[in-house]
Amino acid sequence: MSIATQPPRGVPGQVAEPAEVAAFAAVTRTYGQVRAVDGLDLTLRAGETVALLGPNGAGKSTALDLLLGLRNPDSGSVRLFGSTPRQALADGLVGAMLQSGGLMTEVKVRELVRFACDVHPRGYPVDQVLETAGITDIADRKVDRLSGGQEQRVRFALATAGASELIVLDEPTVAMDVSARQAFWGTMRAQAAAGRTILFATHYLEEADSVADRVLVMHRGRLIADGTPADIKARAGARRIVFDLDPDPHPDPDQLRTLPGVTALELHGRTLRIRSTDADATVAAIYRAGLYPHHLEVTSLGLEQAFLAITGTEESAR
Ligand SMILES: Nc1ncnc2c1ncn2[C@@H]1O[C@H](COP(=O)(O)OP(=O)(O)OP(=O)(O)O)[C@@H](O)[C@H]1O
Repeated sequence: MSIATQPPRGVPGQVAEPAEVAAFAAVTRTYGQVRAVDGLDLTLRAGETVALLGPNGAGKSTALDLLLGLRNPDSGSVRLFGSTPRQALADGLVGAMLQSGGLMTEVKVRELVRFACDVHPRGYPVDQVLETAGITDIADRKVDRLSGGQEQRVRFALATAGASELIVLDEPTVAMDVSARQAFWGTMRAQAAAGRTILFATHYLEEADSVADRVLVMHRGRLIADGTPADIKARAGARRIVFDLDPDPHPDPDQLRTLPGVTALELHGRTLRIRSTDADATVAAIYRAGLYPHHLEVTSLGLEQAFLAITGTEESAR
C-alpha cells in the first residue's frame, strides 16, 4: 500500500491518506427475498491491493457488479473516482475481469485484445498487452479454441488493455494451473508496484494472504471483517495451543474457558486444544492454575482457519 509520508501543509503531525478510489455508502441490493448486499459501507484508497473473501453466495460478485455500475443499488450510493461508476468506466479509469459474460468467439485473440486497446481512452499497444498477459503464443488462435486457463488470461488482457487506475478481478485465477497462477500474480504485483489499486474476489485464501495488503470478508451480504491478513488472523484467535494434561487433577473445562485470551476450547481424553488471542497470557495462566502441560505446542492459525472462524462456519479450537 502506498502511504503518503509528507504531512499535508498546515496540519502538523497528521499523515495524508491516499486518495479515495471507490466508496460504498449504505449500499443494499436485493434479489427477491435475498439480500445479496446488505448495508455495505466501504472505502478503497489508491495503491491498495484488496482481497474480497466470503463463502459462496456471500455477495462478492454482486458488490463488484455494483462497483462497476453493472447493477444499481436498491438504496445507498456507489462512488468511483468521485463520480458515477459509468463515468469512471467511460473515462478508462477502471479495468475489470469478471466471471460472467462470454467472450466473442468467432474472432482471434489478437483481434479481441486490439479492440479492447482501441476503445480504451488510454489503451496500450496490443503487443505489449498480449506479452504482459502471457498470451503472445496464442494470439492467432480463435477465442472458442482456448482452454479455461487460456480464456482467463485473455480476460485478464482485456482488463489491462489500458492505463486504468483501478483493476477489478472476480476470481481471476479459477481454471489456471499453478504456474499460470504464479505468473498472473507476478504481473499483478507489478501493476500494484506501479501504483494501481487492485480489488479481487477469491476463494483461494493463500492468494489473499500472499498478495493482498487488505482483506475484506463478506458474509450474507455484510462486511464482517476488514483489515490486513495479520489483523484477520488475530481477530479469529491467532494461536492454537495444544497439550496433554496430567490425569490428576483433571481440570474443569468451563474454568479453563475463563483463562485470559481463550476463544475456544476442546478436551479430548487428556488432550486439550485451545484457541487464544494471547498465547503468552494463556500459557502463563495455565501454569498459575497449577496445571503441568505435557507436549505443549503453540502454533499460528492460517488465514483459512481465521476465515472459517470469522464466518462462523467453524467454531472449534482445532
Ligand atoms: N441475478 C440474480 N438473481 C437472483 N439471485 C441472485 C442473482 N445474483 C446473485 N443472486 C443471489 O445473491 C446472493 C449473492 O450472490 P453473489 O453471486 O453476489 O455471491 P458471491 O459471494 O459472489 O458467491 P460465489 O462465491 O458463489 O461466486 C446469493 O444468494 C445469490 O444466489
